[in-house]
Amino acid sequence: MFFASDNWAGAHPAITEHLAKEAAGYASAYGTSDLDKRIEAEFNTIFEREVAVFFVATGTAANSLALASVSRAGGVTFCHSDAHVNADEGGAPEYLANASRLYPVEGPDGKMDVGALHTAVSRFDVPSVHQGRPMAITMTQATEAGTVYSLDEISAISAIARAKSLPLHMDGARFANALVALDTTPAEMTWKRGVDILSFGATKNGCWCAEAIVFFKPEMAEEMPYIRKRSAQLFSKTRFISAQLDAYFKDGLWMDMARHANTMSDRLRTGLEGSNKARLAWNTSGNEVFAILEKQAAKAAQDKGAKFYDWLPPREHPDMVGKDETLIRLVTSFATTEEDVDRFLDIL
Ligand SMILES: Cc1ncc(COP(=O)(O)O)c(C=O)c1O
Ligand SMILES: C[C@H](O)[C@H](N)C(=O)O
Repeated sequence: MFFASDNWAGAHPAITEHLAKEAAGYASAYGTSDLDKRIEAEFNTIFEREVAVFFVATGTAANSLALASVSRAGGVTFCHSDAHVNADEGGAPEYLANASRLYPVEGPDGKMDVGALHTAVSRFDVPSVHQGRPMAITMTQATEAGTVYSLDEISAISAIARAKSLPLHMDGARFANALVALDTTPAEMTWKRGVDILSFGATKNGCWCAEAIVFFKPEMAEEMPYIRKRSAQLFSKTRFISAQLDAYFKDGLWMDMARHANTMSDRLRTGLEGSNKARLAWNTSGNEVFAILEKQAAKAAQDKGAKFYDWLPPREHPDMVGKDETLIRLVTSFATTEEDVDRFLDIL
């Protein structure tokens, strides 16, 4: 019953087997092998347009270097207050994006309120060296709250980015889970809705260490080779990322894994709704579930081996958890089984 994070899940056997196979023999290094080039080209097919792709080690690196590629002196990036870049990356985005700053924007269910975002960006309409200047907007899809922006919500955010001449970045650490939740395509959920740069996450969805920065306008990526090298994110043996992604995309494995993870979360959501010792804290649609349990029930689950994180209530609902209750996050993955879910629910 491992629900702490999809980061706890290992790598899918098909990915480890392919990695082992591609590890044999020699291949040119630093992203120049045939396999590297084939997988980069695969991204053009997946996104239905020519893109520029840069493999990096972590989601934090993907986010930070994506913002570094559009950084400017006095730059300010607008994000949700609970965005990973703001809450969980230890200052990496600010540090790697040349001391640019993050400007938190509030909104329910982990999603920036469009009106609040417009108000925030508009505060910078009058140039001021003192307060700095806008440089980007970043959104997380699926969000840190387990929700997803609808296609129209993405369009509404990109409309602000366009109106303010700002690039729009998407943190896609759980990109595949969001695609499944919306039942849409990679192109429809990104560039067709005005997204300029994507952190394409695969690590949490069955890979060992495979993240990519995807530029939908390749001309925006001119600085990225130098930014990546300067940040020590250019793998000498890049084929070890390419090999993972090769297996990841083969026969749609990536979508199958995300679909399974989301289905296991659906099973959790249904079971929690039927429990008299727990309730859903808010509705989610990806592979993350947030539940409020009686403290005794949470302890009983942990005593029987369940692993999950306690979670802070959202700013807009600070009092949603009763004194004898606890809010927890449950994350499912490709490795989660129906038995894992049912054993957890049986405890409640
Ligand atoms: C939404 C989101 N973005 C980015 C990251 C960063 O990934 P990493 O921990 O690999 O740096 C995470 C981590 O799980 C995440 O949940
Ligand atoms: C929250 C933590 O940093 C990690 N992104 C996770 O989702 O488990």
